[in-house]
Amino acid sequence: MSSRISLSRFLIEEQRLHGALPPDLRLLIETVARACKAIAHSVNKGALAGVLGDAGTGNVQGEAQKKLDVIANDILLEANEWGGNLGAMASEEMELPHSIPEHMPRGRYLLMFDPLDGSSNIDVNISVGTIFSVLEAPEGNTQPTEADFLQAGSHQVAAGYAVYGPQNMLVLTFGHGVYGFTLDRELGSWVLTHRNMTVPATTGEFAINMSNQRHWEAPVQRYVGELLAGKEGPLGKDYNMRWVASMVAEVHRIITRGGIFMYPKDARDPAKPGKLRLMYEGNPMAFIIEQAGGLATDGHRRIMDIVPQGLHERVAVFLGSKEEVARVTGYHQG
Ligand SMILES: O=P(O)(O)OC[C@H]1O[C@](O)(COP(=O)(O)O)[C@@H](O)[C@@H]1O
Ligand SMILES: [Mg+2]
Ligand SMILES: [Mg+2]
Repeated sequence: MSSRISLSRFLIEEQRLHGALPPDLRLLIETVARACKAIAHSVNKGALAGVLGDAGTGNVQGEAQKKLDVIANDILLEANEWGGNLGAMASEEMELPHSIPEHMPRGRYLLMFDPLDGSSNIDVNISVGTIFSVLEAPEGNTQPTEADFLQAGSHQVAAGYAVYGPQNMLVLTFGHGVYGFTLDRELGSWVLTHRNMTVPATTGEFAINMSNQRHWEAPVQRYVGELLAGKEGPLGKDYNMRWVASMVAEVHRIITRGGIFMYPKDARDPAKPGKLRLMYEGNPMAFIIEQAGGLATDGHRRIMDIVPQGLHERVAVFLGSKEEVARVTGYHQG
């Protein structure tokens, strides 16, 4: 038992090893991790707690909210409001940033989250998760505005996701590798179980929603066509396909055994550059995947180099094993 490393101990050791993890960031991560534990508890209870089904409301993106989208959002807001390390939070479920009220302690960080990712899967008992990203407000401003959030992903000081599945796991990066923690449900603590998680450079597995094939652009048609051609095609090997429709579950699979995940821009709504949101889906996952040795692009650029124009901006996503992401990105260059 004593050789077990809890999240708290890991964070203190990180702080000592890499001065880059300041105490207020450590406390912020502990607060987010506590919130994820509470969300895991609600997700795991399911019908027993009456949390399945639709909330009967919509979010800023025009998507129907599940009860658990709202519950997870509230848990994250409430936990972090009192944490004392934040200036503001932004969420998939809220149009505008949520500032920390004046009477509460404030800090210099900005927290963005997708409180429940893959929420269409919740009622059918398939893995869902929480994704988060942490930025520092410019000049440590503790009364930040929406404009202060609009920083490229390369400025992230931390990112992570929790996946609520057969095991509840928390995966984190601060820019010094990727670490995975498993929730010990009896003890109620996150325990370090995966050190230096890495994405293999090559893969035989891809993930894309094939039902959108007729809407894809030519480079994606070409690439997926080659994957499907298998051994007889130009890539000379067979590929397997997976599509969970929970980005957290796909990224977790990729970080565990490799693969490429794609949610490209398509012709369904030409005004949108993709389905996934840059600030609380694309950027944190790109940071994690890069730290694990993989690549993440929008087909043209490194995702983390994109300077956002809006809080809920969308982005095309190609991420995972280096060789495959480089190949499909190359096909976009002509
Ligand atoms: O249903 P589709 O079009 O395949 O989209 C699935 C994608 O949408 C998402 O569910 C979007 O996330 P939310 O559930 O947070 O809106 C991703 O997790 C997933 O990769
Ligand atoms: Mg999501
Ligand atoms: Mg969501």
